[in-house]
Amino acid sequence: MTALEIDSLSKSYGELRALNEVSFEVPAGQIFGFVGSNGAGKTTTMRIILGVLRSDAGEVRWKGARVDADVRRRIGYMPEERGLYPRMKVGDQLVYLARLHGLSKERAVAAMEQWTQVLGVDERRGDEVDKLSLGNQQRVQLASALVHEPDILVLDEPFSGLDPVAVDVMSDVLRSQADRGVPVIFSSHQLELVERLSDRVGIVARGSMVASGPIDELRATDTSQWILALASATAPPAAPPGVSITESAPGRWLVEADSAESAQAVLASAVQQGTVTEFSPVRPTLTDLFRDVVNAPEEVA
Ligand SMILES: Nc1ncnc2c1ncn2[C@@H]1O[C@H](COP(=O)(O)OP(=O)(O)OP(=O)(O)O)[C@@H](O)[C@H]1O
Repeated sequence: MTALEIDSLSKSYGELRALNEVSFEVPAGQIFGFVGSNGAGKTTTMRIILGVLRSDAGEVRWKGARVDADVRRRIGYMPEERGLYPRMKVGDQLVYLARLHGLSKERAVAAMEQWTQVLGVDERRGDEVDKLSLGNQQRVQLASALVHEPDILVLDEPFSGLDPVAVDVMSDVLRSQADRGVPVIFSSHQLELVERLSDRVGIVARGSMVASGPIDELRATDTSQWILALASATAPPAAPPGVSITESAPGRWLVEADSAESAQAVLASAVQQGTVTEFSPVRPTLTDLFRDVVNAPEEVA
């Protein structure tokens, strides 16, 4: 299978069980958004994938085989504690890192030029990293994860502290990497961004994966609420038994129904009355799902 598979990872730090049989998979070409409260276990999981930390149990597989040192050299990693040499020039540093991963001098220079340009830091190639603003250091950090043409991308909070333009640039880069077949994992606390960008999402709470899968599937719960909008903002249809209809904005009503059939009956009456411009189920956002699972009482073992 062409996927990065995280299979039943467990890890304790002394008495603290930081990960408890965490499993998920990221198919090649997809973006996986990894979310969870502070201390939930995201960084620990990512460090185990990269091999800078050993798990107590479980394994990580790429294309069906256990990830070894060769595969790990092909991972592009953006650590949470940023890892650039502060006194080295941006361009020299990126070429050096690309060469460490085995690129020839020419390819390393070409990759450095390409990524500094794409990420908007080409004019800073001759500057030492610690002379850059934090956002620009972050762009260079992403460039350092990309210069060696990785097969897998693992990015720990790549969006934190970025301005909206940089968020767009970084989002485009992640999407284009996925489009060339790379599985991309990133963690973030910006849930709207995660919802927008990810193909799949995993929510980790207290070291356990509490929900994971394609974002549309996670949001597709049985709903009891629908939005009804009419072209001419007249009165909505009368509510049949078991249904309440309340105006949420001019021309828009929230329909709460005890069954899908009674909601459909409201729609049928609305169509007879005028032009319906929208009738859609109200789905929970990722933020709603996150609050539900993170606030859920801890399971008793
Ligand atoms: N080296 C360590 N020694 C002891 N405990 C650790 C160590 N690293 C992490 N922990 C603990 O393991 C748990 C998981 O931490 P981790 O950094 O993986 O969480 P996270 O989800 O990345 O959090 P955040 O969103 O705050 O970055 C936390 O309780 C943390 O305090």
